Amino acid sequence: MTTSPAPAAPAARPRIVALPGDGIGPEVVASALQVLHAVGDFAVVEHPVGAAAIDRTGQPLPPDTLAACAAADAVLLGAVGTGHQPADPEAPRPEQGVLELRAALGLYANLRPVRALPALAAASPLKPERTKGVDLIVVRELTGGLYFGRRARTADDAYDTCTYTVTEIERVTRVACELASRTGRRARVTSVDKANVLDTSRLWRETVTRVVAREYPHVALDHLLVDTAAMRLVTDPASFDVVLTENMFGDILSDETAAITGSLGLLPSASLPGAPDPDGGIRGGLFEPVHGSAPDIAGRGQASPLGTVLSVALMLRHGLGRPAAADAVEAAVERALDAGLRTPDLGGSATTDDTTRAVLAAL
Ligand SMILES: NC(=O)C1=CN([C@@H]2O[C@H](COP(=O)(O)OP(=O)(O)OC[C@H]3O[C@@H](n4cnc5c(N)ncnc54)[C@H](O)[C@@H]3O)[C@@H](O)[C@H]2O)C=CC1
Ligand SMILES: CC(C)CC(=O)C(=O)O
Ligand SMILES: [Mg+2]
Repeated sequence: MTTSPAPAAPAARPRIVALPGDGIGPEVVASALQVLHAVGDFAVVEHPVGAAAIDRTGQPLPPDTLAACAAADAVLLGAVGTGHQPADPEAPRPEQGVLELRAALGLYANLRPVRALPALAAASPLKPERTKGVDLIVVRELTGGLYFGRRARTADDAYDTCTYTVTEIERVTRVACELASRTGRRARVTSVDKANVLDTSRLWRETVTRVVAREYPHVALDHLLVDTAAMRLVTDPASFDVVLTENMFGDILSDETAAITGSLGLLPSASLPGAPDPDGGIRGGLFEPVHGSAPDIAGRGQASPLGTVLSVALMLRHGLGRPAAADAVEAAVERALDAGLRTPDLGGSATTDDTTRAVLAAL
């Protein structure tokens, strides 16, 4: 007796955990989820993190939230934080939730792409001839350094320690070199440190130099001290291809790149457990805008959701292996901006909802 082959099982819907968080987080995540649902079929569940989670459970990263994130195909985060420090220094802080999540999921590679769009040349405080053609990516080490070192405080003193191991530096260097080697990039890595002062930076510089020389000899490597890098990012941003740096320097320098694009509200990020799959395969990861919870504009419907929408594009490309959908979302954002869409941070009056509608219409 012959049997006919069983019908192919329908492709499972990717499971996305959304963590709206605090401040403008819920506003920008709601917008970005509409865009996500417009490009595919996804099973999305929401969980609390940050101050919202402290209010409900007493913890910034409740065990249920962490378990859901660990089991998901990808995680979309808004932002956490109230903008003020709790009076009790022992009280849980919302930001711990994001730091613990990054560490628990092993997301050591934080990719922060920065592209100067022609339509927004006038929105940047930099001269158009300086921002023209800028297409760089900051690769920030995300689970080491000062944010994770031993720390303590008393009433009159406090310390934080910065530690890096060779292994931590090697693996993030490989991510930067893999990205720099991809089609469309310029095979140039600029490693940023403070090697004239810090031992961790001297170890960083030696290790990066060795990995590039041994494993990526085609990559042009240069080193900049972080103070010079901060200056060069606004005086000659087009000279950068891939910027590789440690956790805190990457946090600070990537906010500075907002001056290139015109607004912090536009910048997306991907936090991955390794280099993006070169064949566009599934990687999982955490995707979030570069900005924080912006308490100064929260609840007014004024926040730009574009950094989160573009983080959804990174999630589609790097997390879920859907590059065509990622391209479609990025093209829709560009078309909406080309057509004149401007939120208040870009000098306009479009609301968060107007922006969502404009992107959906441009898809
Ligand atoms: N990954 C995360 O969850 C992060 C959380 N934070 C937290 O966010 C809170 C506020 O920090 P801030 O220093 O004020 O930084 P922030 O990034 O929240 O805001 C800085 C400035 O940019 C503006 N801005 C930010 N995102 C915007 C958007 N989408 N559209 C329009 N304007 C936008 C804000 O209105 C503000 O004027 C703090 O509690 C901080 O710890 C900060 C950075 C990252
Ligand atoms: C946990 C965050 C407050 C740190 C930050 O500013 C960032 O990751 O960009
Ligand atoms: Mg930051």
